[in-house]
Amino acid sequence: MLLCCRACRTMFSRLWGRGVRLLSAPEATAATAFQSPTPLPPTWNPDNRQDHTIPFPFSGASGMRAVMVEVIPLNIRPFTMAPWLFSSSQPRDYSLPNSSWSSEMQKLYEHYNNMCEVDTEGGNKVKGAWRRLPSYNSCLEYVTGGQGGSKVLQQEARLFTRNIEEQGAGFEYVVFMKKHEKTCICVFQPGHLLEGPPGYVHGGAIATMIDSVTGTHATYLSGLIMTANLTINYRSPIPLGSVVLVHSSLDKVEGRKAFISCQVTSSDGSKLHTEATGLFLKVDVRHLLGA
Ligand SMILES: CCCCCCCCCCCCCC(=O)SCCNC(=O)CCNC(=O)[C@H](O)C(C)(C)COP(=O)(O)OP(=O)(O)OC[C@H]1O[C@@H](n2cnc3c(N)ncnc32)[C@H](O)[C@@H]1OP(=O)(O)O
Repeated sequence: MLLCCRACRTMFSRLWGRGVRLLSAPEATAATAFQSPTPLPPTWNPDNRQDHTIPFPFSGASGMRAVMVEVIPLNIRPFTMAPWLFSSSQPRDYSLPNSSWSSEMQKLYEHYNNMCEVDTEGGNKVKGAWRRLPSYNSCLEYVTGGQGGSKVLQQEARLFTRNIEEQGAGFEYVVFMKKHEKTCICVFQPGHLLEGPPGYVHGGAIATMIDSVTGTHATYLSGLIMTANLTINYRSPIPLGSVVLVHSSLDKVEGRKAFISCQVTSSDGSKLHTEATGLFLKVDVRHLLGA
């Protein structure tokens, strides 16, 4: 990475002190070859941080004040990559239980969580068919472009579904993904700020959840995606404060396209609330930059 502008320097300053360290001069020499002098940890997650090394030589020869930084690729996927790298404080994982969750929501959470892969004390993983997807209110402070063309880090940007601070008032949800990434399930408890018809959830809020769950699913499948098409049929209203399941399943992948189906049902699966199909297109990051 060439630290050539304010945005780059801001990003690097946020990396500093967060599992990143400067190298000694001999170590830094290795950076000119753009190679990692220290082995990567086998896995990484925000709850179990380990030091990562970023070579940091100054490019003094040219007299430029720019700095070359090699960012070591982490063994994780885009968008789960490390929200804390871009954030000024330890992020909250919104997909963990909080006091606003009803006993039914908690029970369903435990049901799926008990089927997830877990780390044992010996460092081994116990196999489970599911994994819980963490969820942050700022998965990246996106570098934006488009018509506005500001192309700066939008530090104030927040994920739409995670920007209501009052617990239980908005979108309370947790997404689990089944191994092999063909299926996701979301346990969703819509709060009182999502009202549409009296006592029921707004259709736009339902669409938001469908887009979020299927979009997250597509992101895990394909990396950076955009929703190209979402077709929704509302079959029966969803009471505010109830707990519903959002089922997302991959129909097919054709090149850059992922076709995903979705059903929103009551928590016992007996009642169909909403059906949807979505088309997600894998995009290059330059698409978001408006290039
Ligand atoms: C890791 C987990 C963490 C997750 C964190 C995030 C959580 C939250 C997740 C929230 C997620 C929220 C996510 C959001 O909310 S994303 C926000 C809502 N979506 C948008 O704003 C997208 C706006 N549209 C575009 O940017 C472009 O049009 C896209 C990128 C979609 C395509 O432009 P691009 O220039 O790239 O492609 P192309 O035009 O050459 O077309 C290529 C092919 O695709 C076919 N096609 C295109 N459009 C449609 C269509 N509408 N129906 C049917 N087909 C369509 C087309 O015919 C062609 O087919 P073929 O001729 O090749 O066969």
